Amino acid sequence: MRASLIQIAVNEDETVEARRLRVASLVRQQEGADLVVLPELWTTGAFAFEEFGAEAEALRGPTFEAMAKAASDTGVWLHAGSVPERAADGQLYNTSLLFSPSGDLAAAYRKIHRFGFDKGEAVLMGAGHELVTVRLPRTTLGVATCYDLRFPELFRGLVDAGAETLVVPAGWPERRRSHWTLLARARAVENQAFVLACGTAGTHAGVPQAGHSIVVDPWGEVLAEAGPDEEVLTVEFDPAKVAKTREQFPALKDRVLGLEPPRR
Ligand SMILES: NC(=O)CCC(=O)C(=O)O
Repeated sequence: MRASLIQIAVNEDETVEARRLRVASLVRQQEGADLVVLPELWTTGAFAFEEFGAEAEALRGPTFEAMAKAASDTGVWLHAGSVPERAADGQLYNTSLLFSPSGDLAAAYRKIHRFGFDKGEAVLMGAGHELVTVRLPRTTLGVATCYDLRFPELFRGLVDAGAETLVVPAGWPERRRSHWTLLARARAVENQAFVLACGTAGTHAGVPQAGHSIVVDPWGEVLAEAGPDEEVLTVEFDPAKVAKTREQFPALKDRVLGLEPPRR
């Protein structure tokens, strides 16, 4: 299976509209890939909090339309990263869109863990509550977004729901790059799953982005890692390796659930 992760540079010298056109063209260049992955909030930038309200879109807004068409023109499964979604009641969400090769919406995922503690995304966006998996012909995707990567229980939930390939679009800052690669490998090893983690490059709202999109196999080996700048990271992987790893080293079967808390 071939996946292309498009590590988009999100800089302030490009308008959202221009970036949308450019990204649609980059997706169209990935013909032959089975799956194309884009990063989190690539229209605005994940740290451009002040832009979220002005650039928010209805679910089926301009980014949805452009990406659905790019997926069907190219005949690929497309995880189109996330957009700032404005729901019918006015609430904002950080919502990922996944399209089938015919351009139909296969799934939408509202980010569960919002970043920023008492500011930024954490106060501007609503939280999603539902885990999302998507069945592709050769693997089942489990999706999460950026800060979600820090919460292993979310990924266990995805694995319990059948996920074999964990896809994580992000807008991860350079300052915590070591956490990004470490956590991507940790989620792969503990869940015996592929991790496809696609970040942004560039600098927006004064926050330099880490780049370093990464693909990790179920044994924790790094199959490919991008540099700091915009790039398309293409990788071939064998989805059957998940079942083989889980069979040969069946640690997931040794989970002990419902542990009692300490008695003090
Ligand atoms: N956009 C994000 O979720 C940023 C997450 C982050 O910077 C971190 O977890 O560190």
